[in-house]
Amino acid sequence: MEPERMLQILFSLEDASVIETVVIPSARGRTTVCVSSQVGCAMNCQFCFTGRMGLRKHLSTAEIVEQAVFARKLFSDEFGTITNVVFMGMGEPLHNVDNVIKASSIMVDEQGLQFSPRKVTVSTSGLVPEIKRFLNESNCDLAVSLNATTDEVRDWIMPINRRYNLSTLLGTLREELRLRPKSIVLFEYVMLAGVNDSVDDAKRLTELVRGIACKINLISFNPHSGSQFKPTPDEKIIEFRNMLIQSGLTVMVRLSRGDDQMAACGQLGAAGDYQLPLLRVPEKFQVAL
Ligand SMILES: C[S@@+](CC[C@H](N)C(=O)[O-])C[C@H]1O[C@@H](n2cnc3c(N)ncnc32)[C@H](O)[C@@H]1O
Ligand code: SF4
Repeated sequence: MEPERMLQILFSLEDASVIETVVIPSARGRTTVCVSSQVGCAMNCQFCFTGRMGLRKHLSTAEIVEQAVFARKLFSDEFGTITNVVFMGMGEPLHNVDNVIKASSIMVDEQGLQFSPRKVTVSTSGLVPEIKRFLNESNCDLAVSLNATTDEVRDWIMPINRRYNLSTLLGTLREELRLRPKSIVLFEYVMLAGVNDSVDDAKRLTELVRGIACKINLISFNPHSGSQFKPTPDEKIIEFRNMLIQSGLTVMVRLSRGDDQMAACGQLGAAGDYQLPLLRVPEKFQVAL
């Protein structure tokens, strides 16, 4: 029997902070555990609930690995084995790069959790020096959250772009992957209505990733109280996907799951007393009241 919805595990750490791990069953016999790498996150992406919290702390290697170990113990009997690990829970994994590289190598080690390196994916918002380090030191897969096709929009919705802009990020990936012909990067692209989902965005996205061995994952935006964005309607996501496919890209679509229980991507965490600021909306996206 397969559960119909994702399962959320809350871990209480020694200092009483709480992290969240999500187990995501799928119809094709794949069960993915989504692990956290930090309590909160410093990156302040404007669409992400965890980003509203600010960074509370980095998780240790053991605290990261334990999430996968526990999920395996808890769910294997009932729902079949955990097949995949994604570092897509709370936090920016490459901001905690030492512990994340160690944790991912334990996950794929023969003496460790014995996952295939192709089944362990570390997702980043785009910390360029750490991306280079990860690609050099880890044999696990890399995902990059792109989420915009112009620096104007990415500077706003993902402030890390002010340090490493689209050209630097994509130029680095193009160079690094050229040295590793077997590697493929997964680009995640959260569809935000009226912000990054136009026909021009689809055309620009095709150009931006040209020459990079990649797959694109279009993600339906999970709304939450800390955000001013709206999800792109499903029909429009499909049109966007079709445009990308027509230009020769490999595209997957992840429609929303678990958003009603605040357990989906970008909905993890608790805002607390202190929150990072919302940033200035670029002029062309400002709506007159
Ligand atoms: C929560 S992040 C964690 C990993 C890493 N910090 C990153 O940004 O790639 C995992 C994915 O969730 C996406 N995400 C964040 N907030 C979201 C939301 N409200 N709805 C859907 N996806 C969201 C991000 O763009 C990213 O691709
Ligand atoms: S999307 Fe990733 S990097 Fe951005 S705030 Fe959320 S967890 Fe941090």
